[in-house]
Amino acid sequence: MTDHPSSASDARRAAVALLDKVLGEGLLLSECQTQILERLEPADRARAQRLALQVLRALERADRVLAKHLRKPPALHVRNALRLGTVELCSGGAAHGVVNDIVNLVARHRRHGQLKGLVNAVLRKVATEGPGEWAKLRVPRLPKWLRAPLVQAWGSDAMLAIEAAHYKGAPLDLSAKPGADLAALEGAMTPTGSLRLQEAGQVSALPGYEQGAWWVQDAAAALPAQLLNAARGERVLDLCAAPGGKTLQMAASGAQVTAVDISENRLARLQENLTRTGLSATVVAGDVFEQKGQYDAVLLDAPCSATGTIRRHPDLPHAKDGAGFGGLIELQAQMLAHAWGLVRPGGRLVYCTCSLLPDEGECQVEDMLEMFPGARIGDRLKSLSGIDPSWITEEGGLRLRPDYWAEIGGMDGFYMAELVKAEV
Ligand SMILES: C[S@@+](CC[C@H](N)C(=O)[O-])C[C@H]1O[C@@H](n2cnc3c(N)ncnc32)[C@H](O)[C@@H]1O
Repeated sequence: MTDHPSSASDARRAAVALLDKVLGEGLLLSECQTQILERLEPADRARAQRLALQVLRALERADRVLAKHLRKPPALHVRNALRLGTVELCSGGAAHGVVNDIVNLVARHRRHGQLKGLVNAVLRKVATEGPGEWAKLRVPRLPKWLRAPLVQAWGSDAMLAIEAAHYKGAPLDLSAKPGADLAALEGAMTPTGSLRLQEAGQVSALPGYEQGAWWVQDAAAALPAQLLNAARGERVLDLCAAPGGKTLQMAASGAQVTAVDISENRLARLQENLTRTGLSATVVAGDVFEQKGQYDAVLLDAPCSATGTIRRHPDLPHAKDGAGFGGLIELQAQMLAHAWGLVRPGGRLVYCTCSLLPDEGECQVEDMLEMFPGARIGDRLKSLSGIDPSWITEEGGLRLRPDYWAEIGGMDGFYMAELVKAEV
């Protein structure tokens, strides 16, 4: 691809700024990208994001290649510029353009400008030796703080397969309105009924976007609403609903959905999604713990570590260190207990999290079944199509991992369970 030179440089500069925030300040891309990318043209914005994601996925490999050419690691900003250059050069980037741009980027830096000679020398070596070494390097591993509990939960072989899935990234999955014509989209149906596009490009330019025929939702994330199976006319409470993928699914099935979330910003996206798709739900800005009443069905998609989404969010393991996870686990247990009180006798609740940690999934449901004798696991899971029986857990939930469906592009890590309340 040929670019206007300044446009490629702007994207690279922004990508390094994003890396500085994630790797230096522990921010997630979602917490810093609006500010850094706002002045870029849409195409450069997309390119900067793509580059930052590519570097974060390949960070360990880039550092291994660079270690051979550096006596000691330079300041973080320079290291991030070198990492970007290395990843681009080792994935087929044209040496001249990449090296020039990265050298200029460092040269213009107030404090690190004097390191431009070093950057030039290192990247020229990487340009000749790096691409050959790259493919021989191991698939990047998760940092220890996250790897250790995941190895304990799923074993070493599964861990390697999960890391391979993280490194590959994710295809684009769509959930469609019933009866929507998807023929113009070049995709294939997953076994569970999502439409999967391997090379999607700009989402808003895809056929059917304007008409609201579909919405973006990972195939795994589409399963909790399938498990709840809301029927036309049922009163359904969607707790922690924004940006609303599951709300849309349940509204599309004709249920009367009340969608609750504490974040006004995220609810604005939910409202946009409802408007674009022409679906309706009652939208409530509020806290789970303030909700009252009795519903036929409740879906609780609790806030969690989001460790199941690393394929699409490779910033997470680098920005976080697990410090807040204990508080999240406590919050999930409290939310689950409150949500259970909102289910009418004979009604049902689906609990789910996009986490790979059993403490946020299997363990929550085991504790819940012990604490509430009127709760039992429902039967619906057995009739969902495309589910491998080995994904069903001891307590009766569904465990999904990024290494499942490896041959068609994986899926997000997720946990979900259907709990049915006894009639009184
Ligand atoms: C996993 S996300 C939900 C994703 C959503 N269900 C979907 O399918 O698009 C978790 C959500 O919980 C919300 N949240 C966190 N604490 C909350 C609380 N105390 N009350 C209500 N919502 C809360 C967050 O704002 C966030 O949108």
